[in-house]
Amino acid sequence: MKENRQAISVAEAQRRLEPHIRLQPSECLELQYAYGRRLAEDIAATSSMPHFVKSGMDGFAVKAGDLRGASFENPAMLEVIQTIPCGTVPSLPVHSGQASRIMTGAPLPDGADTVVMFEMTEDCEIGGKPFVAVKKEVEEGRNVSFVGEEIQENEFLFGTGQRINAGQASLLAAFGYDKVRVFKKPRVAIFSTGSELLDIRSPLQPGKIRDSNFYMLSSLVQEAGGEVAAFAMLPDHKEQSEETIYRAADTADLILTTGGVSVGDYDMMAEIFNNLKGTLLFNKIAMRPGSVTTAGVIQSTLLFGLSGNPGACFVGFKLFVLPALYGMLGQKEPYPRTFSAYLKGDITKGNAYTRFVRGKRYIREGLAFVEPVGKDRSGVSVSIKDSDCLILIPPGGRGKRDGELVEVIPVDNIH
Ligand SMILES: Nc1nc2c(c(=O)[nH]1)N[C@H]1C(S)=C(S)[C@@H](COP(=O)(O)OP(=O)(O)OC[C@H]3O[C@@H](n4cnc5c(N)ncnc54)[C@H](O)[C@@H]3O)O[C@H]1N2
Ligand code: MOO
Ligand SMILES: [Mg+2]
Repeated sequence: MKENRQAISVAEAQRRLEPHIRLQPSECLELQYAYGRRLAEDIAATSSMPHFVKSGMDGFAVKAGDLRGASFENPAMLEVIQTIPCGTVPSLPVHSGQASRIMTGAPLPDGADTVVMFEMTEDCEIGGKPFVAVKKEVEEGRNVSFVGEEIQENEFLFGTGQRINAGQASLLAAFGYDKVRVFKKPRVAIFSTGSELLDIRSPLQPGKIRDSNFYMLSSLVQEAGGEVAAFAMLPDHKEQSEETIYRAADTADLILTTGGVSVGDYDMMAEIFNNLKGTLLFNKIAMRPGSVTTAGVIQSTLLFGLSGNPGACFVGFKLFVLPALYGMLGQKEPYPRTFSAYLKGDITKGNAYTRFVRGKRYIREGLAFVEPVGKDRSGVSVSIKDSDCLILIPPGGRGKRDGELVEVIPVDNIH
């Protein structure tokens, strides 16, 4: 009987999912096409960075000792023996009383230990030879980058599961990783269920709505690093839908359905889960919205039955599907992390279940605040686009009041 479902906590539901989250197979990609993907290998530095002693400024490579006592009135006079452009190797060592013009990023010549910026010097000539007047003392090592200052050769850089963002791409390139091994995108099959659903191209008809959850879920899947491998709208017809869903398990890495998981007469997903040829993990969670979020496993493929109500579908995805996808992509701690913020306004509606209220976060005078975006009902779609976080309201009690600290989960729809 679907009415007798056992509600479990969010944490317990996540715990039950864990053993069924399997790592994706991997593939090799050119770094250029690997943005946003997750590494399927550990990466170490193939050399020290920098791998030669280099200048950090355009100026003169000198021995700091030669500048001792230098001042505006009494500058140190050094003979300029060479110019060192970037990408070359200096031909002469710098001896005491000498300097070399050097460009930012060029290798420091032997004997030099310091670079004086051009702005602190004046070019001159003594006996027909080029000299430089340095008008200030500079401490040894100034404007010089030493070998391994950033990273030592063989140092660990990134572990499996690390997302390749701009900073990672830069280092991978610097260390010559032209190709990287990344996890294959999870192939996700999405089925929208309900006889009220119209194709996006259809004009509205009485009693019917366009299927918007598919496009929401497809966006969320892609945002999470997956790809949509199959899609169908399924009418509330159990046998036919069951067959389509089971067939998807042959090819998809993850299956999502939306709608039909509650207790309505035509909620056929609930029926399918009740008689699942596989393992039912949970079918009721002590949370709002999304209390009817259901999950199971068929042929070792995770199957999520998300609510049809858009707000509940969204929360179910963020709390359970997203961590599953992240886990499949090797992320070590895939579950959403919370931060604390001061609540702006009251959320007084109590509930026996944990509530996840759509909110918008902002910083004021260095403090984090969060404000409900309003229109928070499970069936309301219009406020999802306005929210960038979920405000967690613990069960029981009297809700939370203006100025109280609340826990917040970022969901980043906007930024
Ligand atoms: N007697 C009870 N009724 C309901 C309960 C309950 O506990 N007892 N729970 C309510 C809650 S809370 C939720 S959430 C919904 C869950 O409903 P289902 O998951 O079974 O979804 P449906 O009945 O199929 O549809 C609900 C709602 O969402 C619209 N919908 C469905 N699919 C889509 C789609 N792809 N795109 C846009 N909108 C969609 C659908 O038309 C309905 O309006 O149950 C409550 N009822
Ligand atoms: O299960 Mo409903 O999604 O609580 O709003
Ligand atoms: Mg229903």
